Amino acid sequence: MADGYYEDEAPLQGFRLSSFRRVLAFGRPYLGVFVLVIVIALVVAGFEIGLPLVFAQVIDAADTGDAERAWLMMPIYAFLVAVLVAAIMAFINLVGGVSARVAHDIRRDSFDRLQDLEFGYFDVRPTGWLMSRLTSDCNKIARIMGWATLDLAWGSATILVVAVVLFLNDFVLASIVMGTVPLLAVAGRWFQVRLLETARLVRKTNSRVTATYNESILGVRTTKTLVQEDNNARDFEAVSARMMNESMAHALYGAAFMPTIGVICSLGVAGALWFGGDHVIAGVITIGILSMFMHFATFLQEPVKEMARQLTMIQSAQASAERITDLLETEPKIRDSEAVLERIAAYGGDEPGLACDGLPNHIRRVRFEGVTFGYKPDRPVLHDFSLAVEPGQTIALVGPTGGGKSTIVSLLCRFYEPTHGRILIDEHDVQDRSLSWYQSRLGIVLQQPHLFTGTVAENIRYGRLDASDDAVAEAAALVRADAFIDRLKDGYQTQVGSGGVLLSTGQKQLIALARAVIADPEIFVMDEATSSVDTETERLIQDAIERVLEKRIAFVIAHRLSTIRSADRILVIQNGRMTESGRHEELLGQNGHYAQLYRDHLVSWDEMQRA
Ligand SMILES: Nc1ncnc2c1ncn2[C@@H]1O[C@H](COP(=O)(O)OP(=O)(O)OP(=O)(O)O)[C@@H](O)[C@H]1O
Repeated sequence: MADGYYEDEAPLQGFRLSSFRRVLAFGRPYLGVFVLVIVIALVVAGFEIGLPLVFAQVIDAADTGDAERAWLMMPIYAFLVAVLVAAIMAFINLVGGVSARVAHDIRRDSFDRLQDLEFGYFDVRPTGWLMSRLTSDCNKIARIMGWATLDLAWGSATILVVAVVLFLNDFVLASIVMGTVPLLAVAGRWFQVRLLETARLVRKTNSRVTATYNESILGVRTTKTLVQEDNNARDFEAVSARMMNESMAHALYGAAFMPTIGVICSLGVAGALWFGGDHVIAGVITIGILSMFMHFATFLQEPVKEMARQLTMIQSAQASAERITDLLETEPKIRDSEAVLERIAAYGGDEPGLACDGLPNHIRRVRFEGVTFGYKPDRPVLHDFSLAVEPGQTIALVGPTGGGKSTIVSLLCRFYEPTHGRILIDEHDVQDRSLSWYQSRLGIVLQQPHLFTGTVAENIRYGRLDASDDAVAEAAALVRADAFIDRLKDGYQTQVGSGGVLLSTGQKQLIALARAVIADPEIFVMDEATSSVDTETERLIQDAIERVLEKRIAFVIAHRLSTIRSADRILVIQNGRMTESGRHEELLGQNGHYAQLYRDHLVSWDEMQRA
């Protein structure tokens, strides 16, 4: 099994500038910094080339016994080095800063977009895939924007100025030395592509090795009881051997890269020496100039290698750029319509009794009107569902697994929108109301509630950010969570751990209940919210919930008889259809699916809990 982070590293594709159009826009606010980076890169290139020229002067001065000229070169050399040091420090600082800012901007926009997207978007994209967008893709693009700008500017300026200096001094020697540049470029590119591809393979297989370790450690009991050690060892041997081969291939390319570059450079040095000696003897050039040619013959590998590396990195980042563009350009399917936005803008007031969209700030009735829905529009999982509910009514949804209960509450919460039919809030289509207003009127407690890293109090307050400590304690007391919270080491200040791992499922459910209650919602949705607390606690919660629900609309997906029995209406949902509807006694009288469910499952479940 892979962790999903490296799985989608696409093979290198042909370069398309259009892939970068959207992400390049993130560099626009920092255009001034990029221009400065380019200027500094040119200065560095110029001054780096100045150094061998100074050496040439010193060698020639020594050759002709011109001590004054030799000494004169010292302050020039010191000046060049000082400027180079300052420029290198400046560009590292500038490029690091601009990369961090661009990464921040891309991350922020991607995160904002993720928050706006509807559930359907997340249904088809694994968490690992989305995490990669927010982390590695953002960083990759930002790093490349900074360093590629610098290295490409520096590299091309260096090669150009070296070429000019060499050709001005000796055409033949310059042709020999510069002739190695295309060879260096081809070799540099060839190796960089192979190194990148083999490094990716190693990372990908490494993630498999890690996952295999992880599985074998977590599943050690199951493995031993099923006597699967030999099979596991064989599987691990195969994946580990694969990683060994890929690592060796990577090491081989790495080992061959520098010697190959070295051989090409020495061709330039040898050519310069071969013809340069003659030219010195003939007085065409001095020894100092010959030494400069030899220096450049080896130095040129640096800009060529860097440029080849950056071009490969740009190419490898193309898929990241496309994925970020895809995320940023995905328009949320569920959001306020133009008409709602216009109404919100036109109203702009805060009269009591009116919501931000200028319509009533309360919910007196929810009505499903012939709602049909499919996660894929051509495959409906809910058919022609109609229902009207008023405050004070609790609807219990029961039925076989996969029947469509969660789908109904997801539609009620506007996590998805009906394929056909409407959901009405006081005679207004829910799609004509402000999405954020509507969802702020909902209190939702899921079977596996998610808690955020932080304290118990912070998690309860998440339901209403301005709630006082007293209000937090009140909400906890209402759902009977106060007893266990008081027993925790730091009470309300106890850390719950990532996702609430430091608490039991029942305790998480109680906190999630308090979090929902504190928001004072008008519609309450519970998906088997009390399935993991003990019977005594559940009875206490049940009392509390009944009080909480008194004046609210409630939808409960509950498997417990006690929860279902007290509902005002029980709906049996089978194969996406409401097949029975009524109070507990009425449904028992019908002797249909509910009566059977009651006999086969609900009674025994409750008895089991009481035992
Ligand atoms: N996110 C989704 N994407 C695609 N299909 C889904 C999705 N969620 C549910 N389904 C399908 O929709 C149908 C109804 O599922 P739903 O979760 O509403 O049933 P349920 O009655 O709540 O089941 P359970 O009691 O097991 O929770 C099932 O066939 C299920 O496979």
